[in-house]
Amino acid sequence: RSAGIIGAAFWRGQSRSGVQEGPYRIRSTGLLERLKLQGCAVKDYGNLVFDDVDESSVGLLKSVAAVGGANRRLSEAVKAVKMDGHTAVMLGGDHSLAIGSIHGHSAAVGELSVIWVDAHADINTPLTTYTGNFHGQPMSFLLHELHSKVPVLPNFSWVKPCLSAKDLVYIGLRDVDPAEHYILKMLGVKVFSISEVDRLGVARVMEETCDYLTTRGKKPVHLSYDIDAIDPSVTPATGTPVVGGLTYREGVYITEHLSQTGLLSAVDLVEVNPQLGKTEADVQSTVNTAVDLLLGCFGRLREGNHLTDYS
Ligand SMILES: N/C(=N\O)NCCC[NH3+]
Ligand SMILES: [Mn+2]
Ligand SMILES: [Mn+2]
Ligand SMILES: [Mn+2]
Repeated sequence: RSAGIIGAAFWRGQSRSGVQEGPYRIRSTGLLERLKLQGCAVKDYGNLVFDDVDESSVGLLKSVAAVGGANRRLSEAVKAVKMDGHTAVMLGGDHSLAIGSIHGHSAAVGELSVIWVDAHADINTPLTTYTGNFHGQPMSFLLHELHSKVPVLPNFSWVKPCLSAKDLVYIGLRDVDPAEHYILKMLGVKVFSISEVDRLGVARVMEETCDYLTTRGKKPVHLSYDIDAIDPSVTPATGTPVVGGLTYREGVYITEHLSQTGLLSAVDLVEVNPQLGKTEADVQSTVNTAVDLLLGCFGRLREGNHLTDYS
């Protein structure tokens, strides 16, 4: 295994500053060192920084040009990581960054599957959003089936839809807008809400997710992990916490399961906002969980690990 790490210090897909510190905090907690310790080759591509941005809005839509421009840069960066042969790791930053991450991944590998682990569906269109925040809209820019529902926007003309609804699975949904729910039903998107996690258990959810996505042939998997999928008692330092989330154990199980499929080709870890923890312990619990989720993506097992050769 080899990981190519990209930080994306971007917060303008939503309105709470601080999430741009996510990459720095995840790095300083030792992610790269711990990946190496578990036998993963690591290449660090640094952090993308977005300072001089155009904050102007288009109607309700906030910082449109900034979001489009940031994601264009991220798309190029993720494509380069994939062309170098690594599993891409994108450290957010807010979830609008999935536009660039998934777009760049697809530019490198072509057709792919997406597993979106999140309390939210993030599938509003620019016309159904009622907040104007782009971190609630990324999926609408990526899906072929929604292309006609997305208006022309400044700095977004580079985005080409690259995902089919049948190649998308959601896990952990528990805060879905009516318009999003309508879209999910209309497109027949596979959803394992928190109710299904309760009903089936996380092991069965992962079996069904992998069966569903590999029925028509195995494609590279893009795991887009919003830290707010996990229960806020574990990961409180995030912008839109929703009670009744995944346990730490369920969250890590998801990554352990996907790691052993050998199909994991890119991972996003987004919405960690160190400024939103009430205490330093809150921040540390959030960041430590983010790191453990990423280590699980690269082979860490709770039973323990040992390297094949103690050379
Ligand atoms: N964390 C969020 N998405 O994952 N917030 C935006 C969606 C709220 N409806
Ligand atoms: Mn999200
Ligand atoms: Mn979310
Ligand atoms: Mn077009």
